[in-house]
Amino acid sequence: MTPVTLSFLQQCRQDNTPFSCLTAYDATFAAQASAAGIDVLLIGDSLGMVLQGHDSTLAVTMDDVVYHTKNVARARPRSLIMADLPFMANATLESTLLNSARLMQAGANMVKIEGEGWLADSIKALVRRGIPVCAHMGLTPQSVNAFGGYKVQGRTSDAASKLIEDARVLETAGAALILLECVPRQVAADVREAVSVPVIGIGAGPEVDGQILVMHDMLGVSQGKRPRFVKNFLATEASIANAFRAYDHAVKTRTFPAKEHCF
Ligand SMILES: Nc1nc(=O)c2c([nH]1)NC[C@@H]1CN(c3ccc(C(=O)N[C@@H](CCC(=O)O)C(=O)O)cc3)CN21
Ligand SMILES: CC(C)C(=O)C(=O)O
Ligand SMILES: [Mg+2]
Repeated sequence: MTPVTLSFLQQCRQDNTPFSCLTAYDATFAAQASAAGIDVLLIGDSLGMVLQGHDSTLAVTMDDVVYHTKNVARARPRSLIMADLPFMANATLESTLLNSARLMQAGANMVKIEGEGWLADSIKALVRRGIPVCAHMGLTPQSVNAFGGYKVQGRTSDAASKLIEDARVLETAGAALILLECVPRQVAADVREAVSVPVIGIGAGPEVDGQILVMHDMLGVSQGKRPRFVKNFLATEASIANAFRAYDHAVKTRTFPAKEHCF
């Protein structure tokens, strides 16, 4: 049971063998997902929606993410543990550093931050202090009010070029991973081509290195409108453990995402 490391994910990219990621918020599901082969567990601020019942992620606090990160870490999963910096936890460089430290002390192996090119200074400061960073780009849900809804990003050629340029900037700043949410599959493929770090996608098509979904979505238990990129893996399986294995297998054989899940 060798633990998943960033160098393993880098090797996946080099070998062109996709890896699987899933959100996790507690010890029980984290243990199940890890045993099913899921490589990365994200304590996502999506917990504000699927656990707390909010209609956005903005109400989630540092205490919330710390609490759930501790619960996931107690499962001692084989998976790499990544935790989201919630809304405004990166209001200043100092708060970015101190809040990221709290996530690492709660048991995370790395942090994820939403943003664009302007994240470079924060990423540099974190990486200098030994905290690996995933840069979450494209549809960044903490900016839902600025976007005017959960809309596909990078649709115009200007927006696509900016995304590619900013991904390069954040890689140079030291980002270990890039996560792209809700972008046209060709834009995701172009971003992946432009950088050398592994790229994780959600609603970003199959031409990336890793896939991620919110656990409740892939078990078909989320409330409300289901985004296009979601697939219910429990619908055809007899147990949650089997649904996790089916998702892991589908990602690793590139049978998920299919055309109908892409923009
Ligand atoms: N349960 C859950 N699943 C998620 O994937 C998720 C969360 N919560 N909370 C945080 C964000 C919000 N996310 C969302 C929510 C809705 C869409 C959505 O409905 N998108 C439209 C795109 C419309 C367009 O511009 O074409 C879609 O049809 O999928 C996308 C991402 C992703 N994240
Ligand atoms: C959807 C993923 C990428 C996320 O950021 C979350 O679950 O909060
Ligand atoms: Mg998030």
